[in-house]
This record gives sequence, C-alpha cells and structure tokens, in this order.
Amino acid sequence: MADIFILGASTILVLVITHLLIKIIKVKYTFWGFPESIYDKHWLLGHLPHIRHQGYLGQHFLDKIIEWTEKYPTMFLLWIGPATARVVLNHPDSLKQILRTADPKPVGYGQAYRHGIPWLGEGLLIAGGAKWKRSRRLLTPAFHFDILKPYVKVYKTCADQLVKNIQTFADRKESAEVFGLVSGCTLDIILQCAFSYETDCQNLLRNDNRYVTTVYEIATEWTRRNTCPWLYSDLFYFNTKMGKQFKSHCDYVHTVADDIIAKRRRALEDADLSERKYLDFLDILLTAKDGDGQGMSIEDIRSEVDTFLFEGHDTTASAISWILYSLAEHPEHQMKCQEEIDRVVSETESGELEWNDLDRLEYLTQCIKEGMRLHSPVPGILRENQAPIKVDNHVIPTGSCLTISIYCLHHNPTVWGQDHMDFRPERFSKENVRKMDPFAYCPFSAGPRNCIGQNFAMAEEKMVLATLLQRFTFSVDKTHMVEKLLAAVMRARNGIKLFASPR
Ligand code: HEM
Repeated sequence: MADIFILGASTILVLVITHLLIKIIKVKYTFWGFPESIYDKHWLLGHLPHIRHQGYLGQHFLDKIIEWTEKYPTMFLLWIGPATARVVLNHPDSLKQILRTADPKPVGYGQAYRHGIPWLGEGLLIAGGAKWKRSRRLLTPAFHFDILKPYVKVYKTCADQLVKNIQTFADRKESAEVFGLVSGCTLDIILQCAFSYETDCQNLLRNDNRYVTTVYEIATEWTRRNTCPWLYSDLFYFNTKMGKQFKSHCDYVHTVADDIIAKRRRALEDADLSERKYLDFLDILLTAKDGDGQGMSIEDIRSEVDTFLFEGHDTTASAISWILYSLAEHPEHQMKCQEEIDRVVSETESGELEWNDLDRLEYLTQCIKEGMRLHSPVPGILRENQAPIKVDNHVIPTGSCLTISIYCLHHNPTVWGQDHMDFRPERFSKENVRKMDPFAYCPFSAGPRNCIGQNFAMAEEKMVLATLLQRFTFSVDKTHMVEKLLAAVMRARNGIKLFASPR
C-alpha cells in the first residue's frame, strides 16, 4: 500500500516538474533576446524581490521600473517567478499598437483582472468581447455632456463639505490627511451623480467610512495577490485568512451596491420616465432592454454598480490628492492657480463656477494634467493581444499578457526629457500639447477601451480643486513622509498630510 502511495506521489511530482520545465523552456524561447534587466533578476524568483520589496508594491518598485525604462525605453520583460514573463510597454510607439485595438483584458489563471472578478464581476472594466461592447454602447449616453453639465452643482456642494472638513484641521492648526478626506468627497459625488443616492459619507463624526476603507482593503489585497504566484489558485487562496477576509469585504461592498439598486428601483417604479430627457447611469442599467425585450440580469447590474462605484471614486481621489500634494510642494504654481480661479470666479454673474467656466481655468487644467502625468492615478493596465505585435526587432506573439505601464510611459525620458520627475505644468501649454504624440500622455488609457468617465473626472477634479484653492493655501507637513503605494490606483502608503491656511 505504502509502495503504491510513494509511486503515485513520485509520478505526480515528476509530472509537475516536467510541466514546469516545459513551461520555462517555452517562455524563455518565446521571449529570447527581449530587453530585460538580468542583473536585477533572481534565478528562481525573477523580479519578484523588487516587486514585493519589503512585502509591498511601493516606491522601490517604481524607482526600479523607471531605471529599467531609462535603459529600455520601448519595452522590457518583468519576470514573476521562473515561468511567467510580462511584457511591459512603456513607449507611445509600442503601446499604441495594443491600445488602438479592443483586445481583451487577460482573465486566465494567475492574471490580474481574474483576481478582481469576485469584487467587480464582469462589469465594463473587466468584461471582454460582445459583453463589453453591449455594456459600453448602453452606458456611453450616461456620459453625454448634457448629463454631465448639471453635475457641477453636486461637485460644488460636496467640495464645500470637504472645505468644512479641512477647516476643522486648520482651526486646530493641524495638518490634515487629505487622501481619506478627498476619498469621502469623491464617493459622495459618484453616489449622488450616478446613483441619485445621498449619504453622510463625508461626516467626520462617523469616524470611519466603512465603504471607503473596505475598498481600500480590497484594492490593496487584489494587488498583493497579483504579486504572489503561490496565491493564484482560488481553491488555496480562498481558504487562507486573507482570502476569507477578501471574500467578506467583497460581500460587504456588494450589500452596499444591492441597497443602492433596490432604492433606485423603488424610486423608478413611481417615476414617469417619458418626461425625462436623459436617464442617469443607474436608470439606464435598470431600464435597459435587449432587442428581445430582455433586461440586464441582477448580477450584471450589480457588477456595473460595483465597477462604477470603485472606478468613479478611487481614481479621482488619487488624482486630486496627488495634484494637491504637488501644488503644496510648489507654491509658485499654486499661487498662479489661485489668481486664475479668483479672476474667473469674479467674472461670473452668480459668483459661482458653472460648467462653461471650467474650460477657462487653463492654468489649473495644466497643473491637473501635469499632476496626473507625474503621479499616474492608474499606474498600469493589462491587455492580451489578439495578433502579433512588433516592437523594435522583437515579435510579441498572440495571447501574450501585456502590461501597459502608464507610470513608465509618463516617466520615459525619451518622451518627457531628463526632468521627467519635475512638476512642470508648462509641458501642457497649448503649443506643447500640439507637438505631443497622442499616445505620450494616457492617464485615462486611450483607444476603444479608454476611460468612459474621463470627462466626468476632469470636470470633477477642476471643481473640487478650484473650490479648495479658493479657500485655502496648502503646504506640506514636513514631519510626515509621503510614499507611493501601488494598488489598483496610485495611493500614498501613510496618506498625504497637508497644512491648509485659510486665505
Ligand atoms: C482621474 C480619474 C480617472 C482615471 C485616471 C481613470 C483611468 C482609467 C483607465 C486608465 C482606464 C483603463 C482601464 C483598463 O484598461 O483596465 C479606465 C477605464 C474605465 N474607467 Fe476610468 N479613470 C478615472 C475616472 C473614472 C470615473 C470618474 C469613472 C466613472 C464615473 C470611470 C469609469 C471607468 C470605466 C467603467 C472604465 C472601463 C471602460 C471600458 O473598458 O470600456 N473612470 N479608467
């Protein structure tokens, strides 16, 4: 009996090792000669020690990928263990080849987007093929300018509450951790605009904001799992402590989404839709019908709500917080923004910024763009190519997992110059933008799978920042170290602390 067991176990071991060896040989052969930093590569772990430096994906990894971008400015390989290679694209000429297509996101075993499915389902962000096409067509009208215009009032009301919250720190002459406060504000905004759902999620007395903190945990854990090949198996992962916690966090955010949907469904039953010119995002989801009269399934609606709740608040919170940080670091640019905002506001009839005024905030817009270049709120995205791609003399075969590193693109010295780490809003002056390759600057990605919410996001960023800068001058709290942390969005490891002096 024991002999049979030993024989069985040895056979399985030999098969596993043979499978692994074949995989290693195949991957090495496929990417033979591709640029990669062999000096930074461990013989077994590949680049994992840099990816998981001190156990998290942070500044060390960002410094490394910038170093590799300087050496290999069109693409480089990133090895996750001995048998998995990711092709990182970091130059407009290489990444435009994939961004111009609607090629899907990789969702196979061990692929990053797969690990997000328990949370976001197959919503617009993760779905591919016909499902993505249908949802994109359905939801595009929800971002029509006529729908977005009235949202400026919501942006302003929520930003006014943010001002009040920051004022409490200013009164005590304390620095405020802005990332958390801004996240509450952007969540408030997306809940009201897309879901007609009002909460007191900016109420500081609540002490926490369970939805924001839970999304923080989920997004951080999602990224952590992506960098741990030993956690790729669902069977294993969901039996670990972290896997169980991830699942329970997902269950909680799903109950939030279910509540939003149920309330809106009840409100819609009493409403006369024929009188409304435009429907908001959730109305569209709830009333959408196929040619055969079939509506969207409950799971599909929830996936979209979860996707928009996350994409609609975490990304903008990252953008606004990091831009504010750069402005606090550069008083000269902050002052120019304030002068512009004061002037534009003084020229309005109501004394309040309206939709059309946002375009007149040209210098603020330059600072926003430069802030999103420097910090890249969404640092990287993945795609699976459906046709071979040629970069320099190398052919990336069909079905490869491509990492489009937005952060590396935005720090590529061959595109942005040796001063790419400097905050220089003049990079986005009209003359400079005219000379720019359209794929050199992609905070919202580009092509058919670009960000559906980018106009919403830009208007929101302008309104929130203009409201804040009208009331305060920000400066950095030098006692607090600000360090980047990569999750699905660019976070700050211990937050961002700023002093706000009332003007
Ligand atoms: C500064 C803010 C934002 C940034 C930097 C940003 C960036 C991005 C990027 C890079 C992508 C491509 C993702 C990928 O290929 O995996 C994307 C897609 C997407 N974004 Fe945004 N986003 C922002 C705000 C928003 C907002 C406010 C919403 C919703 C209201 C939104 C909804 C989405 C959705 C649904 C997708 C998937 C689109 C598709 O695949 O068709 N985003 N965004």
